[in-house]
Parts: sequence; structure tokens; C-alpha cells
Amino acid sequence: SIKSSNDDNTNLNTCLNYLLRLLILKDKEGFFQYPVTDQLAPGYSQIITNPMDFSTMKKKINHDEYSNILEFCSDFELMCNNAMKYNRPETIYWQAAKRLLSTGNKSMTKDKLINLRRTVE
Ligand SMILES: COc1ccc(OC)c(-c2cc(C(C)=O)n3cccnc23)c1
Repeated sequence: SIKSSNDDNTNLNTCLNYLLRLLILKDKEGFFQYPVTDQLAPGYSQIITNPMDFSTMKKKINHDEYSNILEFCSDFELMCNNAMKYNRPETIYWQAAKRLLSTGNKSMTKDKLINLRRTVE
């Protein structure tokens, strides 16, 4: 069907908002809801050059800054990998990031994303 680009953006943003809500549900402690501050984590801004969190991803969706689902997935992986870089493996933050990354990726397999895209049309 002939659709204007902003319709496509609406469909994409509907998918991304659904995926974001799914991922946020997995972060029960709220460690990934907001940017990590240097007050919470000494030296964080020196060690992590590209910070990412769920509230920033929400803003990027609302400002149409994602042009496809893969860009959204890479911000999700960036967020988890930041936590596994700054924190030591024995910490609750490293373990929460590892668990979030694996359960999150299981919700965003290729076939699940294709089915999601179909339901949104
Ligand atoms: C203890 O309660 C909170 C509340 C919010 C947090 O991040 C938004 C964090 C937090 C989140 C993180 C991460 C994600 O690395 N972190 C690292 C070191 C110390 N604190 C944190 C902890």
C-alpha cells in the first residue's frame, strides 16, 4: 500500500514502545530506568563514553530518532554492555545486566520481530 513515511514511523514507534515496555518490566529494581550518575557510580562518566538507559530510549522513540528496530536493539545492547563494563562481575548490577541482555534478546529474535511487525500494520 502507498503509505507516507510518517505512517511507517507510527508503525515503527508502536513496535518500539511495545518492546520498550516489555524490557522495562524485566528491570524490577529500576537500575536501568534512568541515567547512571557519578554520585551513584564514582567515575562513571569517565569510563562510559556512550551512556544509555530506558528513559533516553523512550525519548528517542518519541523524537523519531530510530529509523528501524535494529537501531533500538543496539541501544538496548549498549545499555547492558555499559553496565557489564563499569561494574565487576560479582556485583548485582553486572548480573542484572547480563540477565537483562539475554532475556531481552530472547524477546527480540528475528521471527518474533517479524510477527510483531505484522500485528502492527
Ligand atoms: C541503588 O539504587 C540504584 C538506583 C538507580 C540506579 O541507576 C539508575 C542504580 C545503578 C545502576 C547502575 C548501573 C546500571 O550500572 N549502577 C551502578 C553502580 C551503582 N548504582 C547503579 C542504583
